[in-house]
Amino acid sequence: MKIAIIGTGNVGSTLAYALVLKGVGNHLVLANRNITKAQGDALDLQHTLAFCQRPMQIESNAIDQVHDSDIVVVTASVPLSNEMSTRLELGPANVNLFRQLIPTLSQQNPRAIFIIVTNPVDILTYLTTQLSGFPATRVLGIGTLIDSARFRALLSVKEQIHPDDLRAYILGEHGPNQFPVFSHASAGGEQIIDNPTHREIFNEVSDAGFDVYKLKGYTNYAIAAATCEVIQSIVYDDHRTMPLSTYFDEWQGIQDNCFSIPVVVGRVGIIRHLHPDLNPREIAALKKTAALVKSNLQTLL
Ligand SMILES: NC(=O)c1ccc[n+]([C@@H]2O[C@H](COP(=O)([O-])OP(=O)(O)OC[C@H]3O[C@@H](n4cnc5c(N)ncnc54)[C@H](O)[C@@H]3O)[C@@H](O)[C@H]2O)c1
Repeated sequence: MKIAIIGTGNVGSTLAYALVLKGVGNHLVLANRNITKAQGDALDLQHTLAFCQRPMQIESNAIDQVHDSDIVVVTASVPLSNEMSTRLELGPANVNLFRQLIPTLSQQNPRAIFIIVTNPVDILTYLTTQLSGFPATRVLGIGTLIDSARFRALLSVKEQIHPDDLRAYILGEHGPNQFPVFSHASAGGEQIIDNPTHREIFNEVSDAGFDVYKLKGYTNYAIAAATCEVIQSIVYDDHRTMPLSTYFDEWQGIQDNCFSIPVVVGRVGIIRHLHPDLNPREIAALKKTAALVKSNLQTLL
């Protein structure tokens, strides 16, 4: 299984390291605008293989030379500025970048499943679906998967339960208008109720990416682990359920939009959408996030 990572900055190179350590896929291609950085990462990772259980072909290439991949992960992005306060600020420049990159990448990797990490991820997942002409089942954005993982990590500390045993989704925009689905949040069959303590934890999660960003200037470990989880579910056809950003014609009464909803992921990409029965507060939040993403799509595209 050939996996190409487009953009080997903080996120791309950490993802490559995670894939190599876990032995996910057997052919890894690193591509970057600055090819020497991709070459350096590829060489370093080849040396890492001596400590890994599975063999892997690791190479570097120019972005426009990447071809016939099974999975293409896009992390290429204009630089994050110190003054950035919302992910949308990356929108205009990254929309231009994707308009340059995606037509060639999709033409040269016609069977690939695209995984979008670059922000603003909902807008760029929508744009990639449009530019590639691929079915929406083959264009996945790492939207609120990362927020849901942070939510479970913080809830785990409060509840003293392993995060993997917590069922708790955050859906909607990967940004300030995401919302928690408390009506279906549970551990061991017991509901994690919508109370002020759990709301407080959700509020912390909404800002968590920026908290890390303020401290070290970027985020890389959790996003790389989240992306690795999606790739594993594709490579091993795991049929894992997770919230991912995806274009949809209709979901829970919302039409023609792109943000995170719960989906099942396997070898073909998105196998199906799931439809939780949301309560009135969650339905209101869903409508708000949908209107906001739609308006951002109209402004940026
Ligand atoms: N979806 C999420 O949850 C999530 C989490 C973390 C980061 N991100 C996003 O991922 C992206 C990457 O973050 P990072 O910290 O790795 O950034 P980075 O600056 O370290 O890496 C960006 C990479 O893009 C490449 N690049 C820049 N301009 C380019 C161009 N014109 N053509 C081709 N390549 C180009 C750079 O060479 C670099 O390798 C950002 O948009 C960031 O906001 C998303």
